[in-house]
Amino acid sequence: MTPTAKILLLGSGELGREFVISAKRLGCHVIACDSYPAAPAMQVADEAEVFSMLDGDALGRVIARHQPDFIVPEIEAIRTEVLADYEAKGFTVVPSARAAQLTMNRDAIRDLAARALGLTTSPYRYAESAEELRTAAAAIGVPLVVKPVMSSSGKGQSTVRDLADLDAAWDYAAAGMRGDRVRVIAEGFVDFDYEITLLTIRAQDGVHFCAPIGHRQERGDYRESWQPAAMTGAALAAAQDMARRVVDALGGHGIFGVEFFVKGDAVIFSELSPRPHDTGMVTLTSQALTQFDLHARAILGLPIPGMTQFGPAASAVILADRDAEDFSVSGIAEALAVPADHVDVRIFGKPVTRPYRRMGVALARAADAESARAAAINAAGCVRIVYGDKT
Ligand SMILES: Nc1ncnc2c1ncn2[C@@H]1O[C@H](COP(=O)(O)OP(=O)(O)OP(=O)(O)O)[C@@H](O)[C@H]1O
Ligand SMILES: NCC(=O)N[C@@H]1O[C@H](COP(=O)([O-])[O-])[C@@H](O)[C@H]1O
Ligand SMILES: [Mg+2]
Repeated sequence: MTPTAKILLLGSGELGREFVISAKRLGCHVIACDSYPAAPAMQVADEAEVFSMLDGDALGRVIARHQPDFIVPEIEAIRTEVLADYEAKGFTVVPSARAAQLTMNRDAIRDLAARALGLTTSPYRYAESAEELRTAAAAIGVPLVVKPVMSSSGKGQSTVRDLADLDAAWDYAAAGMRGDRVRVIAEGFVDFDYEITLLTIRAQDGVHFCAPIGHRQERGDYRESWQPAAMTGAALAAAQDMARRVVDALGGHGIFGVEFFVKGDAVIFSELSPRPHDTGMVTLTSQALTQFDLHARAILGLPIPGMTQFGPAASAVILADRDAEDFSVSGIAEALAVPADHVDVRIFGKPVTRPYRRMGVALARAADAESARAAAINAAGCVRIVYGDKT
């Protein structure tokens, strides 16, 4: 069969795995790439390529060899200049090479949102040394959130409550940085009531929104998410307006996870992913079309019908706690027996564990968001990573 489209997926984690399943259901051929073999998405894709996507030569060779219809980034750490080169040669980068470039660098997307578009953000400064960080902290005050400009999932991120801890925050950020830019953003701590991800789809027929997703983070990484998040009409309208402006500025077709902090009716833009979002894994149970289905449809130029949301739903992560290659997963039966309207799990199949590595997610639907959250957490707690002797 001639495939609907040939997709080169750059990054093969849990989000890529679900995207591959959605794309393959629509007849696509997917080549899954990552820096290590047997990554989650590779296990379900047609072909796999193992190389560092920060290696521009290797990335260019893979694109040239496969001649994909769509290049779909799944992670941020990619040599994005190469994506821009190939876009200029006529290849389609999802949603656009510019979006990949801007969102890979927190400073670039923050400058676009705060300066070019005038969106409300936390106060912020950039620093390229411990000394510059002290100057930034003096200007903003504490508490202060320090993050490498190139990082994700909370890597290198810390909250400074006492100026005496600034040097430690610099060292932690420097150690957690990826890419080649030694630079941090120092953000004023936002004392928010709650935070949300607004999944925003930019498709050929315009911009669509999923119901807002509430989430809770620890160590800068998500632990549980639920949909719909309870919000006032005014706050939701403000978030949708900001999300529309930022995705229109980035261009292209696909799903974006736009993150906001909310305090009362005040909505503060945080950042966004031009791709499915980890907190959006709740859509695996909450919506008729998951965020992965919607990404695939938007990319392929297919219709995006009215979004059907099934009602209160939640996700809770299953984390490892140490480095191991020899491990198994138990407790799935107990997890699936947790009482709720619907309970499910996704085990990602990552070949090795690391402290705090996300290995799976539990999903639940219930009568209200609190019950769905409780059921998802209960189910996630039933799933255990059992470490073998060799670890
Ligand atoms: N200025 C801030 N004030 C208060 N909390 C913050 C601030 N910045 C970040 N956080 C908290 O840390 C979390 C992670 O921050 P952020 O989204 O910027 O990091 P990330 O590494 O890009 O994470 P991910 O890749 O998972 O989206 C936020 O969701 C929020 O809970
Ligand atoms: N917040 C971004 C995010 O959740 N990204 C997801 O995590 C994977 C990396 O996981 P790993 O670090 O366990 O390999 C990525 O490939 C993506 O699926
Ligand atoms: Mg984030």
